[in-house]
Amino acid sequence: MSGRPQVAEVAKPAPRRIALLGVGTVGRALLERLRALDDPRLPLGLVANSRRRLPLIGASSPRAWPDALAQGEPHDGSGALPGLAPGDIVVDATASAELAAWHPRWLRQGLHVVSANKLGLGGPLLRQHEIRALATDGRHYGDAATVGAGLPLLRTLRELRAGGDRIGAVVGVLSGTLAWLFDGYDGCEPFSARVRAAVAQGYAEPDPRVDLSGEDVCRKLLILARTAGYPLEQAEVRVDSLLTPALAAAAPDHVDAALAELDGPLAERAARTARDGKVLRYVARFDAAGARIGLEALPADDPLAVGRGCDNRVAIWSTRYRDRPLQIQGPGAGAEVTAAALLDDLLRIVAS
Ligand SMILES: NC(=O)C1=CN([C@@H]2O[C@H](COP(=O)(O)OP(=O)(O)OC[C@H]3O[C@@H](n4cnc5c(N)ncnc54)[C@H](O)[C@@H]3O)[C@@H](O)[C@H]2O)C=CC1
Ligand SMILES: N[C@@H](CC=O)C(=O)O
Repeated sequence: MSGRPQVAEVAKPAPRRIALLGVGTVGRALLERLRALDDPRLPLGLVANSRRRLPLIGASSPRAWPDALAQGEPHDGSGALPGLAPGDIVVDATASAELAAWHPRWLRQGLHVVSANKLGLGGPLLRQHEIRALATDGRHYGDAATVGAGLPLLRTLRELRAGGDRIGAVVGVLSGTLAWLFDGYDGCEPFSARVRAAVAQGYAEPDPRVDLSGEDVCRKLLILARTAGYPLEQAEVRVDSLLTPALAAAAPDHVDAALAELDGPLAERAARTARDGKVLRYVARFDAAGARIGLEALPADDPLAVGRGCDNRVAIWSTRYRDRPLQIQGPGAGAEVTAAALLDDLLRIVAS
């Protein structure tokens, strides 16, 4: 036999398509990053908000998407996403409880999931177990954006445990919004004005009461604790909310006006704390004895008090970090860092 050896044609796998749910602060920033990167391995297949969806066949640079989405197909905001096939990737950039319940369903359908929505892993413990059990055999669940907006916290806990460490305790400032609100706060400026500014910066949750009540921190603490080997339920976490009962009960369109209720009590507390030479920080803690979250007065040079702006700062005690903790600090909220964390997860999936 002569001539060139026959080489079997290997069919190229179709590129995975991305379905982006939620085009608010984080979703828009992700679209910008995808456009800037222009990576052919990351074509958009669908963009949706709670009312409209826009199928995008093979588009990685959907410049006209905001207008096009407004004219898109009606969408019921559910996780039923026509046109996706196993291997495609759903990005949840919403805070929707309904969509979080779809995370295990998407994995069962053979889809990969990348989430900024903390209610997937930080919701009911059963759902977290389901997601972890399903995210195997080549199905991925990207969670880097859920805690610390991409700071290497979950990754570090996993690596410590994979190396045989037991996590003894974790203590941290886990809310970018609350870190930003209390950084330099001396009670002179109305706290409510600071909350409005944090919303405008894109740090706060769609309803800032989710930050002020400690609920957002609680979701992050649950994700961290479960990753660290502490299978906690929300009811096991003691959370001291900053909300007054009237603010907690306010109808959504009265929240802005009701924020002023926080001004007096927090100004008084900040002034008292400053007189003692301390600063206020909203701190989350867990160890084998339990988990709690709340506002604490810390010495100004306490390691948890030194972060600036929206910085998160987390100390981890483990078998190897027994005497002095491992500490991780950096911006813990904001469109850019969060979108970058989602993109990191997407790149990990397409590289796998
Ligand atoms: N803003 C930040 O710094 C960070 C946010 N996150 C998380 O990212 C998620 C999004 O946050 P943001 O962009 O700040 O909120 P956002 O309110 O600006 O955007 C959320 C978007 O989701 C849309 N949406 C709601 N329900 C939907 C549904 N069922 N289907 C499709 N779209 C739906 C809303 O219309 C809105 O446009 C939240 O879960 C948040 O906790 C995580 C880390 C940092
Ligand atoms: N609202 C959250 C956003 C990031 O998770 C925060 O302020 O930390």
